[in-house]
Amino acid sequence: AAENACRITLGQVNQMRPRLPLLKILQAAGAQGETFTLKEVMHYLGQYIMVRQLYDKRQQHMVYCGGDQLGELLGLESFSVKDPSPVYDMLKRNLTSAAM
Ligand SMILES: C[C@@H](c1ccc(Cl)cc1)n1cnc(-c2ccccc2)c1-c1c(C(=O)NCCN2CCN(C3CCCCC3)CC2)[nH]c2cc(Cl)ccc12
Repeated sequence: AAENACRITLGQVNQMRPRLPLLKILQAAGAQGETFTLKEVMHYLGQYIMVRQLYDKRQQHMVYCGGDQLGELLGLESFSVKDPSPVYDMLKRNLTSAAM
């Protein structure tokens, strides 16, 4: 009923909980905690790629993740940052809503 409807704030509704393999990658990039917004997940994945030097120094839109945990999660040896679809597919498999 309306009087005991649970109240969640806007901030809570977009928190996502990564599955363990993705959480470990985010933590390797400096993430704290267990729930993140999609923006935070993308930020930490970008940091991870930078820190692990997975991008090509000359063709900086190319990411070579074969042999890295990121490549395991994506199921790819490499991808271009210009085509985010494989990353979104991986996130669909590895993020669950943390609301409530
Ligand atoms: C638009 C955005 C993006 C975001 C999501 C997706 Cl699915 C594709 C693309 N993007 C554009 N280039 C990159 C990028 C390129 C090489 C190395 C690291 C990041 C990113 C990525 C960011 C990010 O948070 N980007 C902030 C600004 N970036 C500019 C590029 N900068 C580096 C480029 C290489 C040379 C050093 C600077 C780092 C900051 N997060 C990502 C996570 C993944 Cl799984 C893949 C790529 C990125």
